[in-house]
Amino acid sequence: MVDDNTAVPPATLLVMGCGSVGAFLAARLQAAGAVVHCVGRGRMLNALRTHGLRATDIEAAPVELPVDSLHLHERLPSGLLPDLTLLTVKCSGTADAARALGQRLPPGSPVLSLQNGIDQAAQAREWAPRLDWLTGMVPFNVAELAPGHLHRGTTGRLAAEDAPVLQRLAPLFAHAGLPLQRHADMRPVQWGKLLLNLNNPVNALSGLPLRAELMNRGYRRILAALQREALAALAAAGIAPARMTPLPPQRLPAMLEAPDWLFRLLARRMLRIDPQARSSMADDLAQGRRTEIDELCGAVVRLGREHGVATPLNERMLSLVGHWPPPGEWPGADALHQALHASAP
Ligand SMILES: NC(=O)C1=CN([C@@H]2O[C@H](COP(=O)(O)OP(=O)(O)OC[C@H]3O[C@@H](n4cnc5c(N)ncnc54)[C@H](OP(=O)(O)O)[C@@H]3O)[C@@H](O)[C@H]2O)C=CC1
Ligand SMILES: CC(C)(CO)C(=O)C(=O)O
Repeated sequence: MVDDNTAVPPATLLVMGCGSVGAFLAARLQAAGAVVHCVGRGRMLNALRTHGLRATDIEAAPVELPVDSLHLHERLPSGLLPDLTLLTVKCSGTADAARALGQRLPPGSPVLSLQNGIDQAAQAREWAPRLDWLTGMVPFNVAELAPGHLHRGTTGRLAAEDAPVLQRLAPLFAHAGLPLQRHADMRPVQWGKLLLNLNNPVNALSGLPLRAELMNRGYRRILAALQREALAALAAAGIAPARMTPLPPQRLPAMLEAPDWLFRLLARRMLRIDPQARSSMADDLAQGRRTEIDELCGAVVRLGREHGVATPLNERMLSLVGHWPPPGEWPGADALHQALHASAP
């Protein structure tokens, strides 16, 4: 792991997929001195064109960028030569975005995938093999609080695989309040993050903000059970997931199962969550978009199958998301527990 904090280099960046994460990062990086081009679409692009870009933070000063300071595009413009592209589309958009980047960027251009899941950079490489695909990870939550207003509601440091371009740009990210932890091998980091992301479907099906959901022992027990299956599959595969919280990954399920008073004590740092923050999957369900359940629970199921470990609850979660009562009718943690166990294959 390497950190930098020296002079900020001049840089042109491209954000491919200007949604919650993309717009938040764009705001902070532009405020730190980079020229940032954003490719987006639909609602978010209209919001930015109308209101400008506002990024607020659980721990840093807000950034306000007026409309005329933004470089917004509906399509990837030709002739752009970014020092680095950030891929921040949902996993369902990886193929289209990678194809577009492959058509417009010069061979060898570095693209950092900041998506959840395990293999988005590898998938993107299949569509655009001549680009230099890098794996990254966003540990914190970003929510859209109002049109054009993105808010980071939890803490944590960006991580990425070590590469010369990221060494050069590390001071920019540090200056933007987004220090980059660089790793020789991102796989343990991605699996460490995925263990936490198993909460995404639980959160989405709870209908609650993250903090309220995590303060409910019933939901925590469900998350713990999903994590136990993933940890068994990881152990069988010989993968040691990286530590993303003060506790080692193997001890997370027991902590989650603790009574509320003890959990509150043990998870003090984990619970530094803005009361409004929700998982990115809750946003997907709310907006009727395809979720990333296959990239999360599906990845656990596939790993389990490869190594002979049963993962029935993750498998059941794959089909429950999408077949759960609509928002406003969520039946609570006990019903979710029963639904997961009743017909676990
Ligand atoms: N939100 C969060 O707190 C976190 C998210 N992540 C991960 O980061 C990734 C991005 O998440 P998030 O920012 O929430 O996602 P969003 O859906 O908010 O943002 C993605 C944006 O990209 C747009 N888009 C998709 N394809 C294209 C394209 N080809 N050209 C232009 N724009 C495109 C989408 O438009 P449209 O909506 O029309 O499809 C959307 O506005 C996901 O993998 C997520 O799991 C990781 C950590 C935290
Ligand atoms: C930050 C976290 C774990 C929860 O918000 C996330 O990755 C997501 O929402 O997708």
